[in-house]
Amino acid sequence: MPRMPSGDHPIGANGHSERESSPYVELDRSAWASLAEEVEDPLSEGEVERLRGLGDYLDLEEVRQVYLPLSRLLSLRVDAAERLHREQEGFLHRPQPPRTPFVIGLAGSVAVGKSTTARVLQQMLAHWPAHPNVVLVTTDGFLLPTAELDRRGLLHRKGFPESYDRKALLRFVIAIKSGRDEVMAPVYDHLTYDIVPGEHVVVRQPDIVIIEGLNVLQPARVREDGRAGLALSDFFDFSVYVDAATSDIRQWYVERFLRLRETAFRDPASYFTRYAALSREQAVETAEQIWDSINGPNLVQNILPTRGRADLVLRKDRDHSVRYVRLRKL
Ligand SMILES: Nc1ncnc2c1ncn2[C@@H]1O[C@H](COP(=O)(O)OP(=O)(O)O)[C@@H](O)[C@H]1O
Ligand SMILES: CC(C)(COP(=O)(O)O)[C@@H](O)C(=O)NCCC(=O)O
Repeated sequence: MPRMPSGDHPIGANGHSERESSPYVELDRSAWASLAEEVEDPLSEGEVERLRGLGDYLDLEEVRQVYLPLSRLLSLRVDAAERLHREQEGFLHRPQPPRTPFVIGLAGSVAVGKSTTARVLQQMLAHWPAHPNVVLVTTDGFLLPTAELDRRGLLHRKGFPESYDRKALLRFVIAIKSGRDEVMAPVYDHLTYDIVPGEHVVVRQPDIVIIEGLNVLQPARVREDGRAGLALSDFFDFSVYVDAATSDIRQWYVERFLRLRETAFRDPASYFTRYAALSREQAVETAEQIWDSINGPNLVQNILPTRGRADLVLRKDRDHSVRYVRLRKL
């Protein structure tokens, strides 16, 4: 019996599903994973092991079967962009300035696994010789400082589009895609739950920039005069949306909160240090309350509606394994 991954169209014998009326092609897990056999793993065994050290639990088979083909696909797109750039510059009779960095937007809910995915991709992409300098930037650096959120009555809307300095974020991406040698981004500290005053990360001549955040696929804002401005994604060369059932993401959020209660919240400098003293039951209740009042509504109202704008959707199952990959047709 063919499986129906997204409702209405069967996956064929080769694991591909494609309807003429849809701009996407879907590959089920086995079809996607079989691509890994054709790709040489750029990471040594030790490096793959070390990927585990980057985050919490990471299934190394999953890294090989899912993230290796994804990094290869991205690498193909980077190479193709380089070729297109050369041809276009030749056509324009221009002096062939270097190509601007390839920018990948990585979107999805709080706790869906964006950071984990971004770090794995960064490591893998950096190993393909054509583009060794892969920089990862998270959009939390562009959140408004806590005092400003307070002033605007947005303390309980952290992560919503309006809680960011959207102009600064757009300027940052434009600077990257203008080919500037050095671009700076502000820094957010999860411990103090605030922007670090005066601190910046400096992005220097990257080959690839991964911009990871909840709202990176938000459409352009419509201004008062009725005209739409530019969207961040207008400057993306490729975008990925990490997707899962909302009930699973909520569960992952609660589990991560419980782990943080055992670790980071114990630090007296932590904004959430008061949560360290909660019983397990109280901690679950607190996490669920934060999810149900902030992160859940943000997912439904703002983030999920941007899924269709992504070039590629990674759909995860309850155990974090990727069930299918949906790719926009070229
Ligand atoms: N591929 C994966 N395998 C196992 N656990 C994962 C995977 N991706 C994410 N997680 C877990 O899910 C939780 C949320 O992931 P994280 O990357 O921190 O999410 P986000 O950056 O989207 O908030 C973390 O506890 C993380 O360990
Ligand atoms: C910092 C975040 C807004 C995510 O930022 P991003 O890097 O995706 O822009 C989010 O992780 C967060 O802290 N949300 C506030 C609600 C909460 O504490 O869960």
